[in-house]
Amino acid sequence: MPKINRYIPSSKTLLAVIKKGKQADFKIWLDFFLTRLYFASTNTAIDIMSGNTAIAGARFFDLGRKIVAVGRNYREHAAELGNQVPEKPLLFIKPPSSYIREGTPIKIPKGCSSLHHEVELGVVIGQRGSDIPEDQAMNYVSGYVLALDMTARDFQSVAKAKGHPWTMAKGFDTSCPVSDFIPKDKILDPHNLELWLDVNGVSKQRGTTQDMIFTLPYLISYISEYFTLEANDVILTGTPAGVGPVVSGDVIKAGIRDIVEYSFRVEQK
Ligand SMILES: O=C(O)/C=C/C(=O)CC(=O)C(=O)O
Repeated sequence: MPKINRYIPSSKTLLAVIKKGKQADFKIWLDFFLTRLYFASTNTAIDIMSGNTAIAGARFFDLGRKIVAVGRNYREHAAELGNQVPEKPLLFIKPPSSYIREGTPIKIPKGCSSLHHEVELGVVIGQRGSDIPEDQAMNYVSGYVLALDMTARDFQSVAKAKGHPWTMAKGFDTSCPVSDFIPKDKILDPHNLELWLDVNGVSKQRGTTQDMIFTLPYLISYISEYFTLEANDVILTGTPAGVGPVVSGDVIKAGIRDIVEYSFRVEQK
């Protein structure tokens, strides 16, 4: 096993560090210790590439530098919003600052009067790559995540009418609620998963990843021609039909059947 290229002080050094009050060094050690503890508890591997330590996925929401999202990747969803099916993947970027995890509410952004839920399968990238051939694309995946692509639909409609970007509609704080990391080996066929979403106990979205227009290998390969994909980046693969509005006080519950589920409360910012 390659050497972990990171500062690991001995317990003697640690005591000396604490004594001398070198808090910065202590923080490095503590960070390492907590990371190890985290991995031990989630059974997730530490992935070591090119002499650098890179954590294989479990902390993608802290470490990832971009979220590349795919729009209109399900025919029925494209149709429900009156859109044509795209010939090439329709891409947009959400910032990592949009991530939230269970326990933190989704905040309706200021001025938004139509916040929509969109449930999606997210793909977590495990290693850096550009111009990735389609037949090697799945080697770049470390795992998956259940994600919501919360969308300020009214902002988006105005942006579409004016030919403006979707950044405000898609990238605001709390617009990307995510589940825990799901290691790759827990999902044998990512193209045969049932995605579901309820609002206040009422079924809203039911779909299967079998209906994706562009498959994961195609998306990874296509995206990597334009954006270098890096470890812990996430690709959101589009939402099935049934998107709709939520208001303050609503509770969104969503899942990938048999694998994961979570819930988020919606609040006005
Ligand atoms: O074209 C529209 O009006 C809206 C498209 C979306 O928001 C698409 C998605 O984000 C998606 O399909 O997942």
